[in-house]
Amino acid sequence: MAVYTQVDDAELIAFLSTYDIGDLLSCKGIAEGVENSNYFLHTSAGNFILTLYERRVAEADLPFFLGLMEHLATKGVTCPQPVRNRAGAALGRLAGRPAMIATFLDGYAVHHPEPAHCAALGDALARLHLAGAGFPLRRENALSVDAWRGLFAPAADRAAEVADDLRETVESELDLLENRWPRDLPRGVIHADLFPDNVFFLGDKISGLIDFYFACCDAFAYDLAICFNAWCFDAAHAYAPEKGVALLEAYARLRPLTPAEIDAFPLLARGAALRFLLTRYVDWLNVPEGALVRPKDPREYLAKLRFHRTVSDIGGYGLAL
Ligand SMILES: Nc1ncnc2c1ncn2[C@@H]1O[C@H](COP(=O)(O)OP(=O)(O)OP(=O)(O)O)[C@@H](O)[C@H]1O
Ligand SMILES: N[C@@H](CCO)C(=O)O
Repeated sequence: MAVYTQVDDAELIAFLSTYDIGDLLSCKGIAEGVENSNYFLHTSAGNFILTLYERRVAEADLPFFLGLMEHLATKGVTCPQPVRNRAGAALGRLAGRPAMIATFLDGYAVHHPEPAHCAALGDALARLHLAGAGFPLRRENALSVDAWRGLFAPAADRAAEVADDLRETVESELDLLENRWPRDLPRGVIHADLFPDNVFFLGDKISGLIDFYFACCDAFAYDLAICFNAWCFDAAHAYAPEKGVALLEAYARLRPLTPAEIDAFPLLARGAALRFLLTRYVDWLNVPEGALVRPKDPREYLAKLRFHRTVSDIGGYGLAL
């Protein structure tokens, strides 16, 4: 459960009294997520999500995230909408943290996606990339290749606690990726964390996307590679070609990939695997005392990274785009 910050009842009621969303009926910590503290709020006006932003979210970036959710909704992408208080502000402060109330989305996350779910995701991701055009704010990707060495260095000495070859693997990947990372691929606003837990389904259709707190301006194909890693492997972390094909074909139907994106894809998939391996590894070593959170397993992404190291071109994924 991700609840790092506990909210006092009296403080919450005072906070809610600045909004027009009725009286508090219940407030419960949500048993999912690892980044922020999330509460399910039930008021006399309906259901809402209360988020308290934690360590990895910089307060200065919040206008980008909140503005993006509002922009995407105007372009037909269903995502949570910030609720404004009577003074017109979407951002407030609660229990010493920046805080926001958002609309509640119906739907459920599919934890073991089938190829049809991957195809639905490919379509939704391409729509998201196209819908980001015209969003005026900018945010660079703070967790891209230039940040990875600095994430690993302070924690490198403990790598053997996770896997014997972790240190050597990460260090050789850093050398390769820093050298060869493509910098001129088509780019725009990307989600950057569109894992199955951030995509809601109703039946076989996507009902909404959540958790825009890593969104930034970066290569579209890198976002696709993040999804590829998160959606197209089986429970034993083995690549499932039918899922990869479903995802990429559905994406390319709406936004065809350029030859440079196709060439770069295996390298992007390696980088995307390393990025989540590193944040998971760092989080694994540093669970804050008293936090209700179950850190995610870095070894899952080490297995995916090992697989990508064996692939030299997109044909290695069973793809012919
Ligand atoms: N707008 C919403 N409508 C319905 N449920 C939501 C909404 N926002 C969040 N949730 C619920 O809260 C959970 C945690 O939210 P979220 O994924 O944003 O947290 P996080 O800590 O940032 O997670 P992550 O580990 O994916 O970064 C979600 O899995 C979902 O169950
Ligand atoms: N989606 C991330 C956690 C949230 O950033 C992961 O699975 O490592």
